[in-house]
Amino acid sequence: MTQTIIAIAGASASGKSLFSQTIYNELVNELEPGAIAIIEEDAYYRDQSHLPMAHRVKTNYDHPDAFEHELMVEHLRKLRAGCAVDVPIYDYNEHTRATETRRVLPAKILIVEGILLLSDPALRDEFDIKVFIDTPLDICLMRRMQRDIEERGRTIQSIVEQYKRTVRPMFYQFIEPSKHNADLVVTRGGKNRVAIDIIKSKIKHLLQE
Ligand SMILES: Nc1ncnc2c1ncn2[C@@H]1O[C@H](COP(=O)(O)OP(=O)(O)O)[C@@H](O)[C@H]1O
Ligand SMILES: Nc1ccn([C@@H]2O[C@H](COP(=O)(O)O)[C@@H](O)[C@H]2O)c(=O)n1
Repeated sequence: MTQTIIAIAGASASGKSLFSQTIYNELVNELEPGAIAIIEEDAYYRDQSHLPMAHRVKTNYDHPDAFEHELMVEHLRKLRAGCAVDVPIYDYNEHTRATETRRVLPAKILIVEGILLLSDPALRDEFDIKVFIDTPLDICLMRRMQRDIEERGRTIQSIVEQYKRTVRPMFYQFIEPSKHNADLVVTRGGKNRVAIDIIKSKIKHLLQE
């Protein structure tokens, strides 16, 4: 059953995925099989398959209401109780969930990463260790532009419009204030070697207890 849930929060393109994935990749072969798993908050964006594309592109994806956090809490509790869960798979190009899901087994250490993990009190209560990746917003924007064009099928115009309309204002309303709920604040994003090693050591220590 899952014993420790580590939340990695921070702005979009701050380096949450890189940080989480680096820890996971560097530990997965060292630990006993199935000891560590990752779940993304983005997987819990609400299904919008019933809406036309013209509606989907207008959704505010940086507001807490865009996520089905209730389902995420339910899944985290099931994992703690030792049950497997079927996590949705999100399609950023289609702005909705794919029809397939991903089965996640109850690993002892679960890393979860996402923009609004520390802003929702119900979700926050589920985490044992809370980390906030604190990368300057202009750097996040540059990285997001590159990533969204290469990986999420976006144009420069759509990225700039969305950034002004929702990404930046929601960051100041919800994400930035949630930093104060973190146990650890990590500067410089996904390549902060010292921070990665500290979390890795903590995980190894927890698994030896
Ligand atoms: N410290 C860093 N230096 C250079 N590039 C980085 C750094 N951290 C993240 N990136 C890159 O920036 C992009 C966004 O990072 P990602 O980890 O996906 O952000 P998030 O999960 O917070 O949205 C990715 O292409 C990633 O490889
Ligand atoms: N259909 C969607 C859904 C989400 N987004 C953006 O994704 C960001 C969160 O994901 P990160 O990997 O960047 O943390 C969030 O800022 C949403 O604006 C989107 O553009 N389209």
